[in-house]
Amino acid sequence: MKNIDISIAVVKNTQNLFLICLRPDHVHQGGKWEFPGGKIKKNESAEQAMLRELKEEVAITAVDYRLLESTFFDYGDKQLNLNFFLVSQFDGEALAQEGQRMEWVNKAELLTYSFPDANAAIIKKL
Ligand SMILES: Nc1nc2c([nH]c(=O)n2[C@H]2C[C@H](O)[C@@H](COP(=O)(O)OP(=O)(O)OP(=O)(O)O)O2)c(=O)[nH]1
Ligand SMILES: [Mg+2]
Repeated sequence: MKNIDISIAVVKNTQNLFLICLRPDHVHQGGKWEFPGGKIKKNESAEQAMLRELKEEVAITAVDYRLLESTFFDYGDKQLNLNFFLVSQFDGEALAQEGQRMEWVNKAELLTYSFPDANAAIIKKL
C-alpha cells in the first residue's frame, strides 16, 4: 500500500497555548486528540494542505508558520508521511467547524492528553 501524505498544524497562540481537537470515534485513530490537519490532496503542497485544513477544521488562517518535522509512521493498518508545521501567528478565532471538541492547552496539559503514537516525538520537542 502507498503511504498517505498528511499535513498537520501545531497552532500556538500568544499565551503559549496549543490548539487540539478530539478525533471522532469512528475514524482512524478515533477517540484520540489531534492537532488540526489531514490528507494532502493531489496537486497540493504540504504547506497548501496545512493552510486548507486549518480553515476547514477550525476556521483560522495561518500567517506565520514553519515546517517542524516530516516523519514516517507505520500504524500497521495505515502508513503515513506526516508533515508537522508550527503555526505561531494566525488570523481569526478558532472555532470547531466539524462539531469536534476543541481546547487550548499549555505544554504541561498537552502531555496528559492521549494522542496518536505518531505525535509522541513532536510533542516532546514543543
Ligand atoms: N489531523 C491529525 N491527524 C493525525 C495526527 N496524528 C496522526 O497520526 N494523524 C493521522 C490520523 C489520520 O490517519 C491522518 C489524518 O487524517 P484525517 O483523518 O485528519 O484526514 P482528513 O482531515 O483529510 O479527513 P477526511 O476528509 O479524510 O475525513 O493522520 C494529528 O495530530 N492530527
Ligand atoms: Mg483531519
